[in-house]
Amino acid sequence: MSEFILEARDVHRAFGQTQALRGASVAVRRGEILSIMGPSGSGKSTLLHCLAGIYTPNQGEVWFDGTRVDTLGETKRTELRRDAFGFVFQFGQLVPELTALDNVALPLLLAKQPRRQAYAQAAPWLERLGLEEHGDHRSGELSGGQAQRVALARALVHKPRVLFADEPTGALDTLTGETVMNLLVTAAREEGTTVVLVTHDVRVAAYADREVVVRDGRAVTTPSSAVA
Ligand SMILES: Nc1ncnc2c1ncn2[C@@H]1O[C@H](COP(=O)(O)OP(=O)(O)OP(=O)(O)O)[C@@H](O)[C@H]1O
Repeated sequence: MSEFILEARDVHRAFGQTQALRGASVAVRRGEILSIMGPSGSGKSTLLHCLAGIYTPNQGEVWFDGTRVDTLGETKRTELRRDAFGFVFQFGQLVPELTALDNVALPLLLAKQPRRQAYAQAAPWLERLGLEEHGDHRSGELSGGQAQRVALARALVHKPRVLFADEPTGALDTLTGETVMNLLVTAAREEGTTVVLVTHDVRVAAYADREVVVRDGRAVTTPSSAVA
């Protein structure tokens, strides 16, 4: 079994005339928390989306746990994302009409789990993230930090192998952001979840085990943490 759970190999991706990635390679170890840093527009989010099988590269390869992802059909990639990956984005992207608990249970319901079982699995996550009093609040009524904690619970409820987080604290004040990052890191460590975290905030990146910097569409691993 490879030491790496996820790899991008020489990935290129363009949007029209814009070359977002120009040969980015990155290898993520099992169970590690990896931050992807770099200037605005350097290609961080595009790299995350390619690793997660959301975008397909124009050139290069993406591998997840021995499976080549970029050549899978849309249906298989959708299944992979649903079953093996969790996502947290800058703005929680919760369904505002649903309660916090409904939002957390949603991935399980979409995966056709029986209702009772889905809710029984979702409820402890609210407790774990300090949201037990907010379970029946509509997500549109929550504060930014509370909503982001619900988004985190929703991303982790189906026990994903990899959690992808794109600027998960970008819309939060520093203190709230720290709370969310502490919860994210604690839960990921407890669950053994690998985390790929895009951020331009060094305080957020400091939660990671290792850092990759993206510049002009290429990924550079810092020498101190070079991938063997
Ligand atoms: N869906 C898209 N359509 C068109 N251009 C895109 C798209 N996504 C990204 N780009 C372009 O690709 C380049 C890389 O964007 P990307 O979002 O990956 O950078 P980033 O490093 O995550 O930036 P930021 O830190 O500002 O979020 C940018 O020039 C951006 O405008």
